[in-house]
Amino acid sequence: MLNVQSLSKVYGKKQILNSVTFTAKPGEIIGLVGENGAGKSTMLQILATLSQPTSGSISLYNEAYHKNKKQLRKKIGFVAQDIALWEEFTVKENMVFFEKLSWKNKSKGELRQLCRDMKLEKWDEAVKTLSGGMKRKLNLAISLIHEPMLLLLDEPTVGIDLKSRKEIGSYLYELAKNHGKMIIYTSHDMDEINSLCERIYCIGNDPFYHQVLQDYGKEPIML
Ligand SMILES: Nc1ncnc2c1ncn2[C@@H]1O[C@H](COP(=O)(O)OP(=O)(O)OP(=O)(O)O)[C@@H](O)[C@H]1O
Repeated sequence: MLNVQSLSKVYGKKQILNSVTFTAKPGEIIGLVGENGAGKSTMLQILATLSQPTSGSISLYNEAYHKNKKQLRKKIGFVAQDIALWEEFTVKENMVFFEKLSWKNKSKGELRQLCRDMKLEKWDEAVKTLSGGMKRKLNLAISLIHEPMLLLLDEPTVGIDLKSRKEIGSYLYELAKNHGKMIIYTSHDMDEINSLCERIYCIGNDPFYHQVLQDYGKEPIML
């Protein structure tokens, strides 16, 4: 269970998140939408323990964020908007490198299967030769190596082709439903977010998104 209570973030004089409260349960996929600059990435960075909230509290499975970040990080997977890979290394070398940094031992076969699950078949090819979408798939595969309970995905499918998006969507759905993962997902693609997420939160109290969510038959939850 993820419990976010009265979370606020201020940059200088600018209030980005204003007393945000929500919970997520195992098996849930939550969508985060909002206009550019609304604070979606800021929220995910805080949930990933990479940024400090100005006020408020967060706990994951009853562990408070301010107490033991190191332990908490083992339970969290984060795919940031920016791709972070070793360009000169092959897909395999990247997977092996990040496996060494993770807290789980994985065989090469398991690492390769993770790439296959993300529809990435370029095991022995250098990352610099991959397309943007393929690099995103590799980023996603890396985020899953340590089997996180909470998966935070910041626009993870930008540039990924439609067929792979659907397949990755099904894979994430299965991770949530059959393995009890909590997934928080940001995207500007409403169709994608609508098909994947049972609950959609909108950051920033923008009437446009209120209407969009209603048009999609979703209860507008404004954070
Ligand atoms: N380190 C920082 N210092 C100051 N302001 C920041 C910092 N990081 C983000 N911001 C500001 O916080 C606001 C929210 O940014 P954020 O990246 O969270 O928005 P977003 O909803 O993810 O946008 P997008 O849809 O464009 O990705 C923006 O106004 C941004 O300029």
